[in-house]
Amino acid sequence: MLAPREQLIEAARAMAARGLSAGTSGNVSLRTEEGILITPSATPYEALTPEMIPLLKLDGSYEGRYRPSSEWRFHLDIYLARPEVGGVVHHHAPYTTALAMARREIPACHYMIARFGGAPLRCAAYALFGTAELSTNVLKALEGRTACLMENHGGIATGRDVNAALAAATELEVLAQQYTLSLAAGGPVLLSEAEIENAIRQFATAYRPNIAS
Ligand SMILES: C[C@H](O)[C@@H](O)[C@@H](O)C(=O)COP(=O)(O)O
Repeated sequence: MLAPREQLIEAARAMAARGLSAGTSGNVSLRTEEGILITPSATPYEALTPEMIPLLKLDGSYEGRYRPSSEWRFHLDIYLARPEVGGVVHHHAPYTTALAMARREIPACHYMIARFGGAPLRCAAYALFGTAELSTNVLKALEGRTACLMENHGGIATGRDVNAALAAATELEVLAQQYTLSLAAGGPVLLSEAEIENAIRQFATAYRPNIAS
């Protein structure tokens, strides 16, 4: 089992390796008993070492030599509002960001949207990066959901831990890609609310991984 700072670095590098974020775009965090470990701002993921990871306190202050991600506010606000969340991933992945640029939410186009708590996956109203206003808009878009898009920006996914958040961020990009392709194929036929509810129930009762992640 990796130490939390190593887990964070591994998740951030995996995000980049999966093509979910180019350069230093995106950020990753995880919850610990002492506070929130979050990737430092504008720092290449391959250069990260455990000592470079700041510890963000619940009052917004931080410990460490490196400044936390410019998006620390929405990471912190998500943890404060959602006690079940243990990891948050924000990315500028191509299809997620293309939909966010078009200011489109993702509707009930595939039952896998049930994995995020239901449909639609909303697109948070635009606000400047790094602001409290963006954080407010993100929390609103995340109501009842584990992921959302952000207008003219990118996507956010949450999970019980950082690996679950990374898996959700990857699934978000896949769903965004499938939805975009279906638009080009004539547009998706949307599932009903009842069909999405059934899928949520099926995931909760009849779908279990064989191997614990
Ligand atoms: C300006 C940044 O790209 C910002 O938009 C942020 O969302 C991002 O993706 C990376 O910022 P940090 O390096 O500060 O985490």
